[in-house]
Amino acid sequence: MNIILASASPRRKEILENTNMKFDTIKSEIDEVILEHEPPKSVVMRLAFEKCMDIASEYKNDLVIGADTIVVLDDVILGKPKDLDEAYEMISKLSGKTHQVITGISLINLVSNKKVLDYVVSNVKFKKLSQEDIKDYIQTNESLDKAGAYGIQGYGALLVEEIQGDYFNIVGLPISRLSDLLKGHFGINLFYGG
Ligand SMILES: Cc1cn([C@H]2C[C@H](O)[C@@H](COP(=O)(O)OP(=O)(O)OP(=O)(O)O)O2)c(=O)[nH]c1=O
Repeated sequence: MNIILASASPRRKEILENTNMKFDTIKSEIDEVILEHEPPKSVVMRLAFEKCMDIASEYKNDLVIGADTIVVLDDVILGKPKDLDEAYEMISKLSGKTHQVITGISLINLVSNKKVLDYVVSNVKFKKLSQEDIKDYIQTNESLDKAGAYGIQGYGALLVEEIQGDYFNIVGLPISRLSDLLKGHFGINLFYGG
């Protein structure tokens, strides 16, 4: 069974490449729409599932992995900022507070009709940031393709006071949970490259 990561995210690819598993990457073209009043956990699992199904419906024999990451501050979902002004606004809101980073994961193999959905939550506390700190961060240009307008794997690390939970979940792929799901549902052991 071939394995496909249904993602255009270079971070997700890199995290999975750190294991021995052989896989291909194919980008899903779904529209990532967030419905009004939809609970955050439902959002990430639904979007991960939609990305996964988009690819699985063409590659029915393969095992497809999809993921979706959002940032949640006081029950409000922050996706990717549309421009640098919105990025500035998002980082200002996150300053001095704790937010959740939630990643949904979906695993689908249509031939065996197996569909697995799960999510992982990490807590991230930001330092109290000055306007200058936020400006300095925005000019690094790493905000735009990231939920919550920051990347903890880059300069975003300098904004963080404390994290609770899986670091890799924040970067976009909770590899430890994914390993459990692959083993439990598909008999794939990442220690041995599948
Ligand atoms: C909070 C945070 C998010 N992110 C990224 C992870 C995700 O790539 C992105 C959230 O967008 P997603 O829509 O989850 O993923 P994507 O559009 O990058 O890739 P694809 O849908 O093709 O799989 O934010 C970081 O890289 N670092 C961080 O610290």
